[in-house]
Amino acid sequence: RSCSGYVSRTRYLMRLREDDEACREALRSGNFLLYHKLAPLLQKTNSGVYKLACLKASDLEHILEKVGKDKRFVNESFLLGCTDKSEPQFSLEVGDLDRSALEQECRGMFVDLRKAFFMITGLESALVAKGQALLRWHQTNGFCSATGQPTVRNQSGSFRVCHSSGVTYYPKMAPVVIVLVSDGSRCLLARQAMFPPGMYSALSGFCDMGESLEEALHREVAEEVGLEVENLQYSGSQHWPFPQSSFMLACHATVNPDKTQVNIDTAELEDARWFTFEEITEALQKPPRNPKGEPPVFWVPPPYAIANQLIQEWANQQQLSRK
Ligand SMILES: NC(=O)c1ccc[n+]([C@@H]2O[C@H](COP(=O)([O-])OP(=O)(O)OC[C@H]3O[C@@H](n4cnc5c(N)ncnc54)[C@H](O)[C@@H]3O)[C@@H](O)[C@H]2O)c1
Ligand SMILES: [Mg+2]
Repeated sequence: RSCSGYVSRTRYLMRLREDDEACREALRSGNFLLYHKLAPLLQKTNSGVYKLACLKASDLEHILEKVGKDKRFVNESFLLGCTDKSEPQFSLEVGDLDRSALEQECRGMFVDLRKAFFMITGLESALVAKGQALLRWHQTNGFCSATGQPTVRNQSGSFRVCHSSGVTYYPKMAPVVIVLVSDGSRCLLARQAMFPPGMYSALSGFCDMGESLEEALHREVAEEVGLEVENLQYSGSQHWPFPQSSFMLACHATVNPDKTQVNIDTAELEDARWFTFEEITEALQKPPRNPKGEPPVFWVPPPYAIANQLIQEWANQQQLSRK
């Protein structure tokens, strides 16, 4: 991407976040992601695959008119970002409108986000997750926690303010550490009882108040599997919409190969075990699975999850060291 293009888009978005009038104006040239009770709208393309629906302002107004809704309803959208061509992108919750009428008008369907993730591309999944997260935050932050009075959003939705207490609330994410532990030749994966059958993932946990990334990571591994890790290596981060907005911070870590005996916290984990390079490579080659009705063979989270990135990186590293 060209640097100046990126900077000018960023400055443009900054202005839209801060200037209500500019943001209302931008709605007119915007692209809209629709959600029905937080389920995003997907549309089937000519080639038969699903894509995230991005409606133009004029199309959205037309659709609203068809289902009997005033076009000023568009003002309830929240700003998400902008495309490479500086077209602003918004999310809009249409849960009060008739679902099947909308689906018909839009020639699409509202799909639960977890299912939608299996149907769309990686770039789209980050955008659709952000859109849902922002809607959810606004839906659950309508009142000031100090005074109980209603909070009022700015036009872009980048904050809500209580005029009675003067407190400004900003959308929140909860920091979560996720770590792939290696003993040099195997890696440690675990599953919670609520995971889809057969899926194992890297160890994870919410950061406690006041903790550093490193502290949270050491603590989570000790709590969940009774091991002490060393050689922490940062890999990357990701916003994760389930069950609410988490900010996933992903790392690699190692344990002493003589101290690999796991001692599982059964309240949190159903199982945790060491997997060989061969088991991991095989699992990575399987297509991402839609959990329902699948037989419980070992599989790993799909590419849109940062756990997959950690596992992939570990496998690449192993491959190099085995040459
Ligand atoms: N994207 C990925 O690849 C990936 C992989 C694994 C986990 N995750 C996500 O990481 C998150 C945390 O993982 P975990 O379940 O192992 O966490 P965890 O090990 O901290 O255990 C969850 C428990 O922590 C407590 N908790 C503390 N702070 C909390 C908070 N802010 N919100 C909710 N619960 C809180 C609750 O009692 C909850 O039951 C989950 O939301 C999960 O979806 C994402
Ligand atoms: Mg955990």
